[in-house]
This record gives sequence, structure tokens and C-alpha cells, in this order.
Amino acid sequence: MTLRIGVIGTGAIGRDHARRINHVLGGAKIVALSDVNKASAEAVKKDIAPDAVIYDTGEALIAASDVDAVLVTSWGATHEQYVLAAIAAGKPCFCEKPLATTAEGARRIVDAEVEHGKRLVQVGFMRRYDSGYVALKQAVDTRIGAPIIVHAAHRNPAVPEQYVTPMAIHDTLIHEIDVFRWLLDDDYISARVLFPRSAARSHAKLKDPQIVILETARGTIINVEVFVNCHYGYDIQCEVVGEDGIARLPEPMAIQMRLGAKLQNDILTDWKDRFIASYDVELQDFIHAAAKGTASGPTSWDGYVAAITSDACVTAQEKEGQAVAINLPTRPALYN
Ligand SMILES: NC(=O)C1=CN([C@@H]2O[C@H](COP(=O)(O)OP(=O)(O)OC[C@H]3O[C@@H](n4cnc5c(N)ncnc54)[C@H](O)[C@@H]3O)[C@@H](O)[C@H]2O)C=CC1
Ligand SMILES: O=C1[C@@H](O)[C@H](O)[C@@H](O)[C@H](O)[C@H]1O
Repeated sequence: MTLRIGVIGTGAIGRDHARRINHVLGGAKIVALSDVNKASAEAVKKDIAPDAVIYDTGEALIAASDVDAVLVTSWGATHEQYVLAAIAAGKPCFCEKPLATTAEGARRIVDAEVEHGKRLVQVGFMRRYDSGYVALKQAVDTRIGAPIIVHAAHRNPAVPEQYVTPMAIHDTLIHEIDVFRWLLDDDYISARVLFPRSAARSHAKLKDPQIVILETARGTIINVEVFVNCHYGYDIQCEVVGEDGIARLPEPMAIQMRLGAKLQNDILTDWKDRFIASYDVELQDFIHAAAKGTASGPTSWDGYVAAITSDACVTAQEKEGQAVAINLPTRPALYN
């Protein structure tokens, strides 16, 4: 069976996911596209999915009888409405992060999916599918003893002027928020944020870099440097200190050179390249589960917890240095 997929939001990542579904992965085909900017959907049809039908609205695409499953890759603020519509239609749905821009919105999705009685939603936290993180998790689970500290960094070369201080949490740190819950199999109980002096390349409405400190229920302390105008490259670092040893996220494969009296290798500059393989693996996982009428991988619950934690981190930005408590509601049995 070929899974017939519709894509809502055909900008940077929607186009890229459409490309991988039609040209890289197996078992699925893009049959429908929708974007408020129709020219963008038309360009994806022309370049990638010539057989796809273009719908005026995301809701019309979800309702189409020949669409089996949906990808929601529009702007974050529009995700909730489309994911709720997909659940109401009983169609598997892959939603890019964030699941919703408020914790209340994410909760509405959890409640709708629980009411439906079966998983339909996968959230686009692709790091769980990255081979480096998978190897790191294996080392954390079996080699280095119980985790005590995590040192991490999320660095982007540059962000535009519209990127303001809370976006470092909602748009950027949200990947660490999700991946460390998974890596440590633990939940957060508090967040703190510290701001060193802002770097010279920062913008008027952005305090950059910042350090986010998360504490887990088992007492692990995670410190993450978020530095989104670091200039030198796109760099994701993670080191877990355990009772018996230390495990470090591998660097992406790069050719080592002896050149100009230096031992060197290039550092990536674009997030699309850093996680290119994990996007492939997460979407193949979506296709397999959706073909069976369900979903696997990161859940709506994970998206909801990420939203609650993000909100706590933004409050912690406003109360610099103070710990902000994170209280999670009871997890519904659907997500155990
Ligand atoms: N997992 C990851 O590593 C990444 C995830 N993302 C997430 O993917 C989402 C999209 O990001 P980008 O592709 O970078 O943005 P983008 O701005 O390039 O594309 C978004 C597209 O959605 C369309 N759109 C906006 N509102 C819409 C609506 N109501 N209905 C239909 N289409 C609508 C826009 O016209 C645009 O073409 C965001 O939520 C972002 O956080 C983005 C980059 C990386
Ligand atoms: O999701 C992403 C972007 O939106 C975000 O801006 C980057 O910092 C992340 O690394 C990337 O994965």
C-alpha cells in the first residue's frame, strides 16, 4: 500500500519533507498540498509533487477522501487547529515542533487524542532519531552509570532581527527540552535562566547567549548554553556525566585535514545538514505507523510537556536566576 500524504505549509521544512517523501523514502507519496501562500504550494507541486492537488485550506486537505495522512509544517501558531482537525478526521498526523504555541493548546490535542482512544500524532522532535543521540542514549542507559550532570550547547551562526529572547526557548531550546527527557528517561521539576553579558552580534530585542538550567525529578542538573548568533557555525554539543564515566555526543562526520600547517575539519553551518539523516528516519517511522492507521515516536504528551517546560523557561527568563517550578499533570495511560 502507498500511503497518500497531504502537506500543510510548504515553506522551508514542508518542502524538504515533501522532497524526502517523494524522492528518498519508501511507502508514501505526496498527493495534496496547501499553503496560505499558494505560490509556495505551486512551486512544490512543480518541483517535487507534480500529481498533487492544491487545496485552498488545510481543513479541505484533511477532509479529502484520498488523503490518508497529514504533515503539518506551517507556522507554529497554526499547528493546533490542523492537528485537531486531523484527529477529528481519524487521520495520522506528523506535526513539526511546536505541537502548539501554548501549553493549553497542546493539552487540547492530548485530550482529543485520548478521546479518540488511539495514537494518531507524531511530533517532529527528530533528534530522538539521530544516530549520535541513539548511541549516546545507549551509553547513558548501559555504560556510564546513573547520570548526574548534562553539559550542553545549542549554537546557531545567526538569527534574524525578528528573533527575540523568548524564541531562544520556544524555537531553539525546545529540541533539548524534548531530547533530554528522552535521553535521561526523567522529567523536569524546575528551570532557571542566567544571562551573561550579551555578545556584540546580538540584536536589540535578544539577550544572547543565555544559560538554561533544568533540574530533573531524579536530581540531574542540565545546563544548556543557547547562543544563536555565535557566528562560527551550527554546533550541537552534549556531554553526560554519570556515576562511572562520561559520554559525549559524537561530532558529525567530517573529513579531517592537514592543511596550511593546521590539523582541522569543517564545522556545519546549517541545521538542515546537521540532522538530515534523522529527518529521513523520523518520517520513515511516521510512514510505517501511519500505514497501520496509528503513530509512533514523540507523542502529543511529549509535545505538551515540552510546551509546559518552555513556558516555565520563559518565566525563568523574566525572573533571571530564580528557579521556576515545573509541575506536570498525570500522564494519560495512552502515553505509558
Ligand atoms: N524540526 C526542525 O528541526 C525544524 C522545525 N521547524 C518548524 O517547522 C515549522 C515551519 O517552519 P519553516 O518551514 O522554517 O517556516 P517557513 O516560514 O519557511 O514555512 C512555513 C509555511 O507555512 C505557511 N503557512 C503559514 N500559515 C499557514 C496556514 N494557516 N495554513 C497553511 N500554510 C500556512 C507559510 O506560508 C509558509 O510557506 C515551524 O513550526 C518550525 O518551528 C522549522 C525548522 C526546523
Ligand atoms: O528547529 C530548528 C529551528 O527552528 C531552530 O531555529 C534551530 O535552532 C534548530 O536547531 C532547528 O532544528
